[in-house]
Amino acid sequence: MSKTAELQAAIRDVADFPKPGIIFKDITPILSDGKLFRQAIDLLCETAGDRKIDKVVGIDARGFIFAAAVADRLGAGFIPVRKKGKLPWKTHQAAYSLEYGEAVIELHEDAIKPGETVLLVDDLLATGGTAAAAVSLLEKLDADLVGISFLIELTFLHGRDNLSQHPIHSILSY
Ligand SMILES: O=P(O)(O)OC[C@H]1O[C@H](OP(=O)(O)OP(=O)(O)O)[C@H](O)[C@@H]1O
Ligand SMILES: Nc1ncnc2[nH]cnc12
Repeated sequence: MSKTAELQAAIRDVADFPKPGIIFKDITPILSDGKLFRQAIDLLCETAGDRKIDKVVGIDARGFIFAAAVADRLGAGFIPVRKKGKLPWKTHQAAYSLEYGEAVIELHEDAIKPGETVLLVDDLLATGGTAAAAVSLLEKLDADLVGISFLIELTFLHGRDNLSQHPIHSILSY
């Protein structure tokens, strides 16, 4: 089996979570398997290509798991985009809708210097609402967004259309 097929086989579909009608992609079987977790990080790191990445940005909460590991591997800093009310310093905020709700995310105003190269990493692209909100925060800091990388993309929700001005990579597609 290929690396991606092994990862895909491990993902568990949970019907009607967290709301009726949603089929939730449960990544915990990947996280709990040392070989699969490393494969996922390997493949996400490859999406950076040859670019030197200054900062890897991860989105609260599942995004942190992958983004922090990618940052360590690339020798980059890690920057958290957090749900509202969790970051202690001055922040920029963005409200957004996602597949099963709405929320507000925040980024520290001084998290990234203008022109620093950034790779945005999250576990899953659904409608793209979350990632688009994160991109709007990075634009406020004049970050050089090199790419947006996801472990999973739900292509039938067309989230890419919300992010079309940046290179998008996904490892597994549904
Ligand atoms: O493309 P979208 O429709 O915006 O959905 C994708 C987002 O939804 C999930 O986050 P969630 O808000 O459930 O947070 P969690 O990581 O804390 O579970 C997932 O981790 C993405 O960030
Ligand atoms: N279907 C889904 N499964 C897991 N995480 C998600 N985030 C948004 N939609 C999701």
